[in-house]
Amino acid sequence: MLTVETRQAVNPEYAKTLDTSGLRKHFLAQEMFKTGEIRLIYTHYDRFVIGGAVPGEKPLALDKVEETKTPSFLDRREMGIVNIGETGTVAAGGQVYTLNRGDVLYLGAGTGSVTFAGGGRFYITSCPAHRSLPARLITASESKEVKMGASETSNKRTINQFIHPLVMESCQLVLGYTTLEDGSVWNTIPSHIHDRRMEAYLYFGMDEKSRVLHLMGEPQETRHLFISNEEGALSPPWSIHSGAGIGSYTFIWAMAGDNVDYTDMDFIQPEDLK
Ligand SMILES: O=C(O)C(=O)C[C@H](O)C(=O)CO
Ligand SMILES: [Zn+2]
Repeated sequence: MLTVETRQAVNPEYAKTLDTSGLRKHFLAQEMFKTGEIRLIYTHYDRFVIGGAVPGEKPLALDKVEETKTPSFLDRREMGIVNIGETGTVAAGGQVYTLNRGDVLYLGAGTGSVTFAGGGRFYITSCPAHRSLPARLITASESKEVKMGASETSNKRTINQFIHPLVMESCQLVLGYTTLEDGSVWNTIPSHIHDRRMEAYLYFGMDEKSRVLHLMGEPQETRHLFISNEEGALSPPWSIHSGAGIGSYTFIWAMAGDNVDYTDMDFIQPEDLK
């Protein structure tokens, strides 16, 4: 079963006026992972799609998606898949890829139908692509590891970059995940924006009762979302995206837009946030 929800782009002037339920309706991504289903959210931020595929007993095929009006979803798109569950397989372009927890699969434009199977909980990200690039399975040891932050500022963390120019070529997609060190709570502090690219977060690896306090909004008009395990946050190009966890967590960040330069960020120091 495939379901697709569309999210229109929200401008910052309107976002300022939203109450808690309005903010959650537009920017929080919930219930993406349901056994036996593929659930996608089609956003109008750079036409970025996020979602989940949880095959369980039966394989799940992703092919035609009405929203793109193309014969197959990946005809003019690329895709990044992260397995956040047990070992599973993804069959695409005549190959079968085995993904362990934390592995990432890149699929280029023109791949055709994609079939998910096994014990995986597959997080899907996709954006338009202007040319076809080869598929690549990237394990954690093949990712580029970057250490950031410090215990004194409670933001010591490891950033694993997978779909990233230093690891492999993509058209627009940039993707990886960030893990907080024990005792550190803050991700993406100092905060930043990048008007050239949108971004989406998926928080996972959290206890059921734990929450991340996710910060969003323009730097001088911040808002927050309380986020549970396996929920996501959509970050428009004008929004910061930072968070503090009540318990431990990892989050997948994925972006699309004008460039694939991970370091293209306009930083905002904590004293300048409002
Ligand atoms: O912890 C961090 O810092 C991040 O993971 C930052 C994200 O990767 C990001 O916002 C990239 O633009
Ligand atoms: Zn960012």
